[in-house]
Amino acid sequence: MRGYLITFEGPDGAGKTTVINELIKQLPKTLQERTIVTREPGGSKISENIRTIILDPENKEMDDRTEALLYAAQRSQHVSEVIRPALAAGKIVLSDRFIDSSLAYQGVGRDLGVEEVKQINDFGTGGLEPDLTIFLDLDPAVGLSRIEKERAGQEDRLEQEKLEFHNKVYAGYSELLKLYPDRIKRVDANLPIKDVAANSVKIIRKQLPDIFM
Ligand SMILES: Nc1ncnc2c1ncn2[C@@H]1O[C@H](COP(=O)(O)OP(=O)(O)OP(=O)(O)O)[C@@H](O)[C@H]1O
Ligand SMILES: Cc1cn([C@H]2C[C@H](O)[C@@H](COP(=O)(O)O)O2)c(=O)[nH]c1=O
Repeated sequence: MRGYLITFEGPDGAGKTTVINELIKQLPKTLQERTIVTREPGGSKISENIRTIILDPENKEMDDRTEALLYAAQRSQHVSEVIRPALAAGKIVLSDRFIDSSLAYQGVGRDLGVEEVKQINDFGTGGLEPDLTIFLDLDPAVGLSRIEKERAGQEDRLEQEKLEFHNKVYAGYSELLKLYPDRIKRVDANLPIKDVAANSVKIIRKQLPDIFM
């Protein structure tokens, strides 16, 4: 039985974490048992340590290239320690963010270039690509207001960036949707959580029918 990597992407506050938790409840029991949930930045001890450094609001002087390399480094460790072994064991890996976050946030948001950022990530991951990516589509201003409502004053370094940066990231995701139309599928994240999750399950069924056999 082969494993599958399904990633969830979108602006900050689009609902990735909430939707993954809801979506699992909507999967058949046998699939729930085969599924693991992980996240980026993070997913392993070393990667979570790198996450703390990247997101610390005190680290204001972090250079954009350092930021891109730290995201690539945490991903390299996450892939080798968690994702590849799970895929080899036939698991369905649901990752809350993966490489497309780097392409959108660092490649476009930080102006480092999508191809350049892809190259450093491919070095780190051995070129591992998701089987499917669900893009939770939401106006970045709405996502940021959801976060503010949830934990005002506790935003991380990236969430503290200006709306202009988040709008650039959104434009980056729009580019990626055009670049990878077969892999990245859009879901309206304005809908109630149950519907966002149900629509995501529908896409998984359509794109990866073998999982449900
Ligand atoms: N469809 C939705 N409608 C209304 N509120 C939502 C919806 N989805 C998530 N939320 C709320 O928005 C907030 C952010 O949700 P969540 O943490 O799941 O987003 P995220 O995309 O994982 O955020 P981040 O990018 O910071 O990791 C939470 O308070 C959550 O309850
Ligand atoms: C993986 C990854 C993430 N980011 C950004 C996106 C968010 O603002 C933060 C943390 O993510 P979370 O969803 O709030 O847990 O990091 C990024 O810029 N580049 C990446 O590769």
